[in-house]
Amino acid sequence: MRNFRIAPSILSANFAKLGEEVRAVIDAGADIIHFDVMDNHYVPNLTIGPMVCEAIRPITQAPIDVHLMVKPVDTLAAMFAKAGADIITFHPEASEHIDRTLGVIKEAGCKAGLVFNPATPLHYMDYVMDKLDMVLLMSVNPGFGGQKFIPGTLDKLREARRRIDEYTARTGREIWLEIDGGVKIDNIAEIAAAGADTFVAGSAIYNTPDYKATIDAMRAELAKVKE
Ligand SMILES: O=C(CO)[C@@H](O)[C@H](O)COP(=O)(O)O
Repeated sequence: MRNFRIAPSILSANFAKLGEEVRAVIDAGADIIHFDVMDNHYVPNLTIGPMVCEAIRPITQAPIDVHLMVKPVDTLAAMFAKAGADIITFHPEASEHIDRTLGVIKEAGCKAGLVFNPATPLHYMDYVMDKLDMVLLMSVNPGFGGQKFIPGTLDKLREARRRIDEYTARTGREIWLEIDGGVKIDNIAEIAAAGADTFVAGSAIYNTPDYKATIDAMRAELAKVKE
């Protein structure tokens, strides 16, 4: 039985009270804080940097999962490691040297992962599996919260799950498979059945009045999933 983890994306939080918003989702039962970094270059939006990560670090012991939507990657990856990130993921197309960037993250003591946009092929993971702790599949094009889940991602998830399970059976090493974009109470079970174990949800959690009720409802859906 897979462990399922819920990772609220603070992109949809109220930035005027970010610390409270981080505490609120953890108190409501979330496992991970998902931290979206956009640079208005790799993606057409601009969000938050390492100083904000450093500011929220003392608020929670939950892992901070930094999703870098930036180009270039290496300098910011090192800065986020210093700012207290636990997991740092980046897009392979945004790095000139994927293996080197993974090394920068791991040497800084963080878990590392690759992010695949809806049209990015999975082969980027082929020769770096030993350095991956997480694979993140985008189920929307990156840049904005509140978009609709792209259904073709389900087949891609099944393929990513197959590759990861084959790797884990061979090596004993676990790699988390995260999904991000358009995850809601009414589709989370189908997404889990396709292979995801870690679920980023921004608007589905932060745009509701009762975070605990939403997270509980997601967990109830996940409990129905047969593997
Ligand atoms: O990285 C991104 C968008 O680029 C995501 O993390 C979104 O923030 C998810 O938002 P919802 O689709 O859950 O509202």
